[in-house]
Formats: sequence, C-alpha cells, structure tokens
Amino acid sequence: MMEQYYEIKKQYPDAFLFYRVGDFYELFEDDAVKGAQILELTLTHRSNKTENPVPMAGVPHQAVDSYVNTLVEKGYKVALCEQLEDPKKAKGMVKRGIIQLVTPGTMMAEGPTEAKESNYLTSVVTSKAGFGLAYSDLSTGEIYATHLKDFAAVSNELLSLRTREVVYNGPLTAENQDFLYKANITVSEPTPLSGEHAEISYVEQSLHNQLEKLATEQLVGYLLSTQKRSLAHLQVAQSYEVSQYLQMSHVVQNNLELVASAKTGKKMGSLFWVIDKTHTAMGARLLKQWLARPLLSVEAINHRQDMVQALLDGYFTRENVIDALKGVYDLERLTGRIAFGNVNARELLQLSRSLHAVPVILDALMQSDSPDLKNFAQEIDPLKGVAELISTTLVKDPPILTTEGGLIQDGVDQQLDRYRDAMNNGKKWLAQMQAEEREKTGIDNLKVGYNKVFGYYLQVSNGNKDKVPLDRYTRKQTLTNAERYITPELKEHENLIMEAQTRSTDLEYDLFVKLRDEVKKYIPALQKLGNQLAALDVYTGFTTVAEQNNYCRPSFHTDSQDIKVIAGRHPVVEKVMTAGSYIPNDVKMDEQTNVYLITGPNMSGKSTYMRQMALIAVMAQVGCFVPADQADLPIFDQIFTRIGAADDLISGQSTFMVEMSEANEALQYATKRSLVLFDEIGRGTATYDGMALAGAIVKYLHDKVGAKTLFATHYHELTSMDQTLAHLKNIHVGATEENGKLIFLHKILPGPADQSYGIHVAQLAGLPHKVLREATKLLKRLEAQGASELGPASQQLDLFTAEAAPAPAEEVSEEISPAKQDVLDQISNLYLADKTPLEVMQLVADWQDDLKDDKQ
Ligand SMILES: Nc1ncnc2c1ncn2[C@@H]1O[C@H](COP(=O)(O)OP(=O)(O)OP(=O)(O)O)[C@@H](O)[C@H]1O
Repeated sequence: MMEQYYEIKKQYPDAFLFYRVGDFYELFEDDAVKGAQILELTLTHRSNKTENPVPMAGVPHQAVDSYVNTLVEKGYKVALCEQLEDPKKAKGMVKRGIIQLVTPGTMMAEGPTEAKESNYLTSVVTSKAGFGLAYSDLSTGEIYATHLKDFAAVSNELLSLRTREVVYNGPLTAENQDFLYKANITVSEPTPLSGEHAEISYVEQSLHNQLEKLATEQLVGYLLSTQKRSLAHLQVAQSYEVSQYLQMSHVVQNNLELVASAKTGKKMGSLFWVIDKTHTAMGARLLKQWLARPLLSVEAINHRQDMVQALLDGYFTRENVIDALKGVYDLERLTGRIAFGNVNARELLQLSRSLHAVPVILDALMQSDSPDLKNFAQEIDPLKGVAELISTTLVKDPPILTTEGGLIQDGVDQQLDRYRDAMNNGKKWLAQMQAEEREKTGIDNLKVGYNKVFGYYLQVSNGNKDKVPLDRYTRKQTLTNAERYITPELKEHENLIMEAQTRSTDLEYDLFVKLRDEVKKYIPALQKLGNQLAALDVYTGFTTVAEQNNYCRPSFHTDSQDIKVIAGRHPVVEKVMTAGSYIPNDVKMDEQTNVYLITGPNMSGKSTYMRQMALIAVMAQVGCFVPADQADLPIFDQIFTRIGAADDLISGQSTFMVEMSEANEALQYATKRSLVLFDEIGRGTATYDGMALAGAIVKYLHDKVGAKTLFATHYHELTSMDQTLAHLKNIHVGATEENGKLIFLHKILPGPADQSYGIHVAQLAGLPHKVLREATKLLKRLEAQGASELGPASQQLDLFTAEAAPAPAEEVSEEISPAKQDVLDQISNLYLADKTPLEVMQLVADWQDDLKDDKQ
C-alpha cells in the first residue's frame, strides 16, 4: 500500500495527500507531521517494528471536508485520493486514484453567506506583448478575460478580484513574489494538457486577443487537471477591458469602502451594506461585480436607470416580482452542481421551484405599462419543460441521499411501479401472516418485526414462550423480555421483498441520473436565466433602496465635466445617524472650478463631504439612484483617492510613502475626466515639507491635470492660493464657538475657514486639562510670531523651546507678562453661568499654577 502511496504522492508533491484507507483518510510522512500540527491531529506511526517508522495522522472520512477547508483556507492544496473499487471485491491491492485537487482558487465553500461571495481562480500569462489575464468562479462557471500592459495592472486586478490563487506561466521577480506572498495569493504552475479539449474551444470561441486566449486556455487547463469531473457548466469567456469601466484601483475601492468597511473588512458600514436589497445570492454577487466596475456608457447606465424607474413607478409589478424572487434559489450554483453531477434530488426540486417562480415574474412584468419591463420579460425563457419534468418526476420531499430510494413518484416508470407493488404485496402478506399466526398460536401480542441483522422475524414475549410451536418456528434471537423466531415461509417472502426493494432502489437511482442528465442539457439556458434574474434582483433592490432612502435619479451630460449635486448626502453616514440629522450639502463645480480647497475643523465633515461625492459618482455610474435632491453629473473615467487608512500591509511601505505613491498615481494618470479626492495630503511628514508638497500638488492638479479635485487640508496657508489659481475655489465646513464650546455645523460654506479649532477637538477627545492649556499657550505664541512670516523649519523648534529661550525683547519690557495677560484674558472671557462652582475652583487653581510658573 505504501508503494502505491509513494507513487501517487510523487505526482502531487506540493499538496497534502489525503489517502483513503477504510473509513479514514490518512496523511503520511511530512504531510502527517505538518498536517497534525495545523489540524491538531494526533501524530502516530505506521509501524513500530521497522527501523524508520512512517509518521501518520488520520481524519475520519465523514469529517474530511472541514479538514480540507481549513488547509485550503490557509493557502495549501489538498489532493483527495479515494479507493476506486470496493475493498471487499478487490483482488489484491485496492485501486486508488486522485478524485480532486482542492486549491484556494477552486474551493467551493457551501452555505448562505459564502454563496454571496465569488471565489475567483485567476490565470495570468506573460509574453513580450504584455499580460493576458482570465478568471473564473468554478461554482458558477463564469469566465472573464482581459489583457494588460504591466504587472502593476495585473496585481491591481488580482487584488480587486480578491483572488486567492493565480496560475502563472512566467518567472516572478522577487518584488512580485513578495507582493503575492503579502497579498496571501497562492501561485500555481500551469498544467500541460495534451490533445483536444472540447471545453477549451467552447469557452474561448468569442475571444480574439491572443493573450486573452492563452490565459483562458491556461485557466481551463488548470481546472481540468484539478477537477476530475465534468465541467459542462463552464461558460463562454467574456472579454473585457479595464478602460471600458470607471477605473478605481483596489486601494481606491477599499478607501471608498464600496463592499467592505476599511476598518473591519466586513460588509457592515460599506456602500454595499446600504444598497444591497437583493433577495438572491446571485443578485448580491452581481451587485458586487457592478460596484467594482461602474459603467462609462451613458446609454447603458440609462438602460439600468430606466429599469429601476419603471419598477419604481409600478408598485404592484415590483411587489409581485420581489415576492416571486424570494422563491428563487441560486440557479448559477445549482447549475454548477448539475454539471459536476453532485446535485441531489432536493436541489433539483429547488431548481424546479425557482423555475416555477419565473412565469409569475413574467406575468408581473408583462402586465406593467413599461415597455422596458416588457422587453426585458420577452427576452426570458422560463424553461417550463425543465420545471415540469422535475416536478412530475421527483416526490415532494425526497431524502438527501440519492442511493437509497424514495426519490421518484409513482407512475413515472412502469417497472418501478411493479417493484413497488411487489414490496407492498409482500408487506400485506406479512400483516396477514401476523393475524393468522396469532390465531393459530393464541398468542395475542405476537408481532412481525424487522432488523438489519436478522431480517424479518416473529416476536413473542416471555410470558407466551410456552405457546410457541417449535416444530414450525426456529429461534433466532433472545431479548430480556422476548424471543424472536423465523419460519421458512417468512424467509421466502423476505427474499422477495428485499429483492424488489434493492431493484427498486437501483432503478430509482438510474431514473434520477437520467433526470439529471436531461436537465444537464439545459445548462447554458439555465445560466442565461440565472443572469437575467440576478439583474432583475439588483434592479428591484435599487428601487427599494431609492424609495426607502429618498434617492433621486441622476442625469448625465457628456459635453462638460460640470458637477451639480444639490443637497447630497453620504449614503452610509446618513444611515447610521438618527433620521433627518444628516446635513445635506451641494457640490457645484462648473468649468470655472476644478479644485475645491476644503478647510474646517477636525471632525467637521470634510472627509465625509469628499467621500459623499465619490460615492454618488460610483452609484450613479452603476445605475443606482443617488442620495441627493438633484444630481447632474459628467461621466468620470477614473477615481483617485488619497484618504486615511491605506492598505500599508500589502505594499510594505511607510505611511508617508503610501501617501505619496497614491498622490503620484493621480498626478500621473488622472485626466480631465477624472475625480480626485485628496484628504490632508502632506500630513505624514514635517509641517513645512508637507505644506510645500501639498501646495505644489494642488498647483499641478490645477494647472496640468484639470481633473475635478476635492482637496481637504489643515494648512490654512494654502487658502491664499485662490489669488493665483483661477480655477481653485475655497470652501469650508462651518463651525462656531459658543461659550468656549465648539459646535459643528457640518454645512459647506464659501471661502476659507477662519480657525482650525484643533484644540477644541482635542478637548472633546478628553485630553488632560494640562495638555490642552499648554497647547493653547503655544498656539497663542505661534500666532503672535505671525503665521504669515513662515520661516525655516527651525522656527518650529523655537516654539517648543520657547520656555527655555530668552523671551523676545519687547515682551520682557512689558509690565504684564504674556502668562499674566493670558490669565487676565481667560478671566475676562469666562462665562460663569456655564460653569459649576467646582469647575471654577479648578480654573482658579490652574491660574495660580500659571502665575507661579511665570514667576519662576
Ligand atoms: N453633513 C453631515 N451631517 C451630519 N453629520 C456629519 C456630516 N458630515 C460629517 N458628519 C459627522 O462628523 C463626523 C466627522 O466627519 P469627518 O470625518 O468627515 O470629519 P473631518 O473634517 O474629515 O475630520 P478630520 O479632519 O479629523 O479628518 C462624521 O463621522 C459624522 O458623524
């Protein structure tokens, strides 16, 4: 057996080999040592006698899935090796073979939450002409292919797709290897294929680009070699170009929290969380795809909007469609299971129930007044025949197992009906026998029973044992309070019943497979229907979200880049606030305004305002309505961001380096048609460097790039740039101070902010009183030095060493020292009604401290 093991292991050196031995899957050698550690298994040895015992660890076969998943989740591969013949019937060594290689990109997790996620395997080929990339979700069989110019573009796609595994044909530079490692992407070698493969020619029929073809061939080749099963559900590959869509790098998508919160990585708090009102897993997956690739074509966006509008206008149509969609299962994944041949009867019934919902949907759509909905309905083939076939073949509530009968309705197959008659007659005979034997023996509680070991028997309680006719009955089993007997007649009928039963179970399985194969013929039609229903699900979801949240339909223009959003809101922030408390804001950028320079206190809402604009742009180009009273928008080609929490882990760069790289992306690649969001650029370095860079970046964006830019900054000095830059406009988020307390207005107002209120915000955060007072004093001194006369960086140092350094001459000559003056100011500005006696005492104690410090 071990020889056979080593032979197979040789072919899968980089995978854990799960080797079936009886009821266990065993791991041997290094696999066992490593596997025992990762999976917390007991490590044993195959034989204690030999000199070099073979390490071994095993898992029970019923529980294998969870162990395999754990390993694959961690990025390993697992080769499942099965016994290919019944060990009892095998002559000599049992034949074994690999039935499936499970890899991170081909793993299919089951369960409702996972179903909403796609798991993509990506194939990349490199050649002198560039890179070809193709990816597929094995559970649905969809395939997409594109070509890209460099590895940076490839890595961006890999990250955007959240791919877990890449099949790559070229050598990797250390840098690229490092990237893939940090991004937790497993790299696999392509598998050479020989001969013709119908799957390959089928899927690549619509591809024209050579690199895309190569990548697709490599993809399908890898799937064929890892999946030792039918892949009849692979779909015709769709070619795409990144530039066909609104481009956002993976970092931008993360920063904007389109599908997951940047902090938690979870759906909650993301745009998807707010706008996903779909009822099917197919719809949820499609919406995610749309969010990653918003459209550029006004016509295509308008089509989506028309659908949403029509559903919004037709209340009953929409309600009926939604009700029916609730009964639709995951057609795309069911189709995959049909292709693999592992679909069970219950799943086929789910398919038929889903198909039965389609005519209801079509009726609802056809009865509406909207030509868009009617056209959409006319494109749909409800596949009535398939639905009928399944629902007239299978019983209503079949078991999960397909090998133990109880699947097929009466009247479907004459032979099956005959077996069933025989079984029924046999059972009738048994009932009759029981009655007759009771009469003959006078034993009232004699009964016929059945168990797996002895088959049918006659059971007599101990009290009646002496009445048993031992000339006819043979004792078979003794229980504590009863005896069991058989008779030749009973055994004869048992044989008849059992034979009918075995035959009928076998026949039922055959009939089930026939049904499954028949349904298999409809795979492409089922996939098309799945896509159509997924889209309808997203449209109705958009309708629900528009209605619930009061969104408006945005309009588009292509002749200018003017932006006009009236009373726009941030879809997520507004959702987590109490209803009505979000303050809406406008964005009005015409030809005269390319850059909005946004100032305002921390926490006032600068980031929210900028993100709000980007989210409205994305939502609009996806076809969703937007949180605003009115939105008239250009079509953006790309969005760039430099906002807070970036994905530093993957790049391995310092925060400031990430900040600069992101800024660089925008400066290099943004066009007049792009949207750029820069939040506090320059913050990560020394003040003057930061300010200088920020100023230069604003100027470059203004003069050279011309993209619509929202630029938030705490460098008030930059606000004077509006004097020289004609297309730059200052705006600020309003805040006021009332009795020493900061009140955020969250309202965007024209012009620069007058103060930064940083210390007030620090106070809100609960910083120690002493720190706040010290900061206030330093601020006053800085302001006295005159912010306009910004000197060299060393001047900053002066600030913090001012205590030790001699005070400026004019201050010394004054009668009242600045510290005393400060105390006097505070006293005269103190609003007593706002303070408790204790607070006043604390203040007086502080002043005393200040005056003491001043003397020293
Ligand atoms: N328009 C608004 N209406 C109501 N509340 C808002 C609005 N905008 C922002 N807020 C609230 O203010 C909080 C802070 O907003 P935001 O993070 O945008 O401030 P910021 O000015 O960018 O701060 P910082 O400069 O510290 O990064 C938000 O979490 C939200 O609760």
